[in-house]
Amino acid sequence: MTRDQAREKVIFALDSNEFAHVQYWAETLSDRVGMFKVGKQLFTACGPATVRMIQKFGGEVFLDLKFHDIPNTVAMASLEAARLGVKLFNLHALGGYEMMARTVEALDKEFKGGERAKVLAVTILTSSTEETLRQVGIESPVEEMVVRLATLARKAGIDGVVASPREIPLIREACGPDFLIVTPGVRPAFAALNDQKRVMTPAEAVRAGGDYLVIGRPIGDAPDPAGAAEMILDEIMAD
Ligand SMILES: O=c1ccn([C@@H]2O[C@H](COP(=O)(O)O)[C@@H](O)[C@H]2O)c(=O)[nH]1
Repeated sequence: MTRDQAREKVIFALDSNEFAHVQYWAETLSDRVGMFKVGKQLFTACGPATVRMIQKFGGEVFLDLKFHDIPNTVAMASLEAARLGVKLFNLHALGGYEMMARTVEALDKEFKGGERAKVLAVTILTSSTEETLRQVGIESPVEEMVVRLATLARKAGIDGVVASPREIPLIREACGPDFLIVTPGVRPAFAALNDQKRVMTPAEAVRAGGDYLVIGRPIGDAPDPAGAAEMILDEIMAD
């Protein structure tokens, strides 16, 4: 794999509440990662201006707000996300079929078959374990739930899922080669696990067939974020 191909796969999670900090990351990392993820912390603190700032640097954005609400509310919020010109955004598959199908219908009506943001369904968070599921009354194993939610999302017309890299083979088998799989829960050997539970290394996640890897703290918390990003690219290329 070339360096550019490896770079395209990496999405850096801009998890901060400071616009200036994020601007610095966007400048120093834009030739080392393929996309920037704007999540709940940054969007709540600094708003859509962050998306525009990244776009001004020529960067592409994954808006990770994980919508989960009644179908109409999620469909309308999704339209606003897509109107920001982001490349990816997401909702929770646990919101159910109607919520996902209404969202896809609203997007298709607005963009009339033209290019639009891809919408991803979050399956089971990478910080969750079987115990987490039991606490909320779900007795099925994590892998079974992930495949069930991915299949439901695909049936509703969703473009892909967010899942742990560990579940990539099962999702591919159930949903086919064109269904996007975006994987947080990626930890290079040099980084701490933090609150992530279902993890793989960057090279393993790429080898398993992930389309994009979301990586935050292993880069952002490193003493030299640009150097950490380079080490991740080297690992992916060497595999
Ligand atoms: O299942 C999920 C869904 C989303 N995330 C998000 O990805 C990043 C991961 O950051 P790290 O610092 O690399 O752990 C973070 O913004 C999460 O909100 C996830 O981790 N798992």
